[in-house]
Amino acid sequence: MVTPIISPSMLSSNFADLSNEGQRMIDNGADWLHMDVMDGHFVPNITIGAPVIKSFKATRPHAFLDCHLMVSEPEKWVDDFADAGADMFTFHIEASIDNTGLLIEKIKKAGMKVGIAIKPKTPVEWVLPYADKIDMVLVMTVEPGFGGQSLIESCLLKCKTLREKYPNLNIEVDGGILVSNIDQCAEAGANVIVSGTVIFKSPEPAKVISTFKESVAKFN
Ligand SMILES: O=C(CO)[C@H](O)[C@H](O)COP(=O)(O)O
Repeated sequence: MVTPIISPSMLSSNFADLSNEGQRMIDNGADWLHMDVMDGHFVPNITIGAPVIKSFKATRPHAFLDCHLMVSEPEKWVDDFADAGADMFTFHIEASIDNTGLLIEKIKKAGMKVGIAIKPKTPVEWVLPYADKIDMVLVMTVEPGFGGQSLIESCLLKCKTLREKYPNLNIEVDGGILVSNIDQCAEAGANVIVSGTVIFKSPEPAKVISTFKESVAKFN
């Protein structure tokens, strides 16, 4: 049994007004806020780092910050993100293949929840040895780096495998999630939904968020 969690991707927000944009999402029913951290090396784009997370948290202390680190050497940033007030630290297994176990322990010790993300071409088997030691697996449904891409349907098979093996695990999907494909994601076992373009562009974000939540509740 898992809880539906909607985590709007702040990548699609107006960065000049990040704090108010985050509050607007919470007022519209968001459970978490998804903070996309990109370093221009692991992915071909640069966004925000720990100082922005820290400023955000200072203005919105009750917001749950679901930080997705699309960075090389994620272990370098654990202390900074813990100090900044990150609630979830999700790193990519492709960037931590030699030290995954140690990194999980380091994140836990720093007081954050732990997520592991996998890119579309990474087999789900890579994450299985760690799935019962962490709080969430993030199955990327687009190549990380940019919002507004189309969902790669084959990635949902990974959600199916994970849900069959781990009925209580948080499984997050991120990239190209729409009202028209949310049922497919939820049926595959995803319960944490990241969506940027669709929620931020909608004149009625509360409606989109509640549609996503109802779909997850229907299938999980
Ligand atoms: O991690 C991301 C890109 O790397 C974004 O969170 C993701 O693409 C969500 O945006 P959209 O809903 O527009 O696809």
